Amino acid sequence: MKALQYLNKYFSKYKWRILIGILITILSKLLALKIPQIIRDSLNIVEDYQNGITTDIEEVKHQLLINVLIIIGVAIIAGFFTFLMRQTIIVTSRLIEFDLKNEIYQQYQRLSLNFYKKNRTGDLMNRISEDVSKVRMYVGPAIMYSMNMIVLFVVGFTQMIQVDVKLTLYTLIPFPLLSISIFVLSKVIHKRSTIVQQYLSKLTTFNQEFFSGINVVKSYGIEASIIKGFDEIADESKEKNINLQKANALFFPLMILLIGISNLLVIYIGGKQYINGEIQIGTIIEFMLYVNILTWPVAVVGWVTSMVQQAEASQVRINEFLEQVPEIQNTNNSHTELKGNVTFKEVTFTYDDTNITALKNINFSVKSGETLAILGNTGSGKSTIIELISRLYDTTKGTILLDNTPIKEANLNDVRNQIGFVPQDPFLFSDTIGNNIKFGKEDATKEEIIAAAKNAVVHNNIIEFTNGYNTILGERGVTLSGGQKQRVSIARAIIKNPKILIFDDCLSAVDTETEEKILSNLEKVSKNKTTFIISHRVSSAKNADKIIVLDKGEIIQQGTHNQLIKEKGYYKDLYEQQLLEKEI
Ligand SMILES: Nc1ncnc2c1ncn2[C@@H]1O[C@H](COP(=O)(O)OP(=O)(O)OP(=O)(O)O)[C@@H](O)[C@H]1O
Repeated sequence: MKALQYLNKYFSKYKWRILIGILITILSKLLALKIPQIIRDSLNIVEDYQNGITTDIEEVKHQLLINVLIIIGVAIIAGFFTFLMRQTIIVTSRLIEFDLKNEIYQQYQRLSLNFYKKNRTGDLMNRISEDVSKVRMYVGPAIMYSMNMIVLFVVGFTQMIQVDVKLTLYTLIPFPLLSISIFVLSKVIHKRSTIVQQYLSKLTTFNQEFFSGINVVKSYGIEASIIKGFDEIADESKEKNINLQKANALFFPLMILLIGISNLLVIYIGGKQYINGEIQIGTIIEFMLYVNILTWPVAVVGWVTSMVQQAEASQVRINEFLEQVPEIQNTNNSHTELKGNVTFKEVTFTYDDTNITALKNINFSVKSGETLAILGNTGSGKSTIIELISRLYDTTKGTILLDNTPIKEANLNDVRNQIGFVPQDPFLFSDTIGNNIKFGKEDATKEEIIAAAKNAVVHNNIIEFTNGYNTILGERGVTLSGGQKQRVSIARAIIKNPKILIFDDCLSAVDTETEEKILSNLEKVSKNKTTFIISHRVSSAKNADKIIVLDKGEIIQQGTHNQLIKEKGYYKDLYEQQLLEKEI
């Protein structure tokens, strides 16, 4: 129960709703328990008449009519209160569910990139949906049913004892048995439904991968083996579901069996007492009604216990994420205005999950308005430099200065807001092309969107679509070609008009002619901006103010294009090789 204490703040937030809900629950159950008494009295009136104790038939009829009207009235009011009880307690549980989901979501937004690398997407989704649903069962139904159970049992038991102690004890004999067996059964059901859930997520993951990789599947013609793989998981999932249903199927028969035993005891013991003249017939019926009213709350004890245990396990998982401290923290709340000077001072960086030292003792400096091109073999550390400039990670050793301020001391949000980043693998949202560009500047006008698209040399492609800028892109922008996606992503960075522009190998999917056009446009738009261009092509780097060449995390060459083509090494080799390819 320790993990669930986390929810106390929500209970305190909604204390009035919960208190009113509890009060209404008590009232509704008090009323519901009046009905067996009125029925008992009515039957006793009839019995007394038959036995000649009362003789006035009109009086009997009158009494019965009054009792029937009271029963109807009480049932209507009890029903109304039950409705209010759900409206307060269950609605409160939905409000807490909403708050908790928001809290988790905000925490997800706060957590650093590393957190997302360490945890699987499915797990993140599960904790905010499945786990929160289980916790809701604790804050809503579990509390409601527990209140129900307590009120019904305390009041019902008191009423029964007052009528007949012996009959009460016999009637209640099967109840502990009922509660324990439902508890055991609930545990089995929980265990089996967890397995079913696991298979369900296996199936979902399998299908998600298959749909995302549909191109590969179709082009390799491996549909049959995919179907076989699906069949195997689906088959196992079916078995687990059948297992679960077997346990589920026992639930109601078990309850009916134990209710039946209680009723039999009432009839048998009550019948004997009736024959001995100890009780009237109305009492037997009254007790049978109590058995029916009390069965559900007693059965629910086991169910609620299992519900609380599941909620506890889910809350432990939720707390694990909620208690994580973001690795990258903002330490400065005052505004940081960037000029665009970037300096790396003896920067070393090791990815802590793989222990790969991606950068070793990196030193360079770029002034505001300058362009730095970064070249190097794959895995040499180019993207890592960019990730450090955006402060997606903090350096392991050394310092990054932004206009002479260590990056860790600058306002994190301001730094990121003043960086326009085009990643290697651009991501487009399932939205219109226009909105995907506008993502870089929410209040951008149509003219600004078009200007950015023109600079990214994608405008002509967009207007060819029937809906132009209003063309909706599918999941991950599948309707666009790789090069078009890259250029929409470039337009998104340009429209932001940031102080620092970063292009991470984002011209790889466009032909050299388009690349030339984009680069010449960029030269215009990036006049007062610091620009980082990562590339494998000399053509992207040649006009840069500075070029650095990385190898295994170290700078092996630096200078301008003219300097580097004269120097023996990686850059000259690459230049000659690409020159040759162009000529061919
Ligand atoms: N998130 C990560 N976690 C662990 N290791 C990583 C991570 N990202 C990159 N690395 C490792 O760090 C090294 C440098 O990677 P980086 O992506 O910076 O290279 P790159 O020069 O940009 O390569 P490419 O040209 O292929 O994009 C590689 O060995 C890579 O495996």
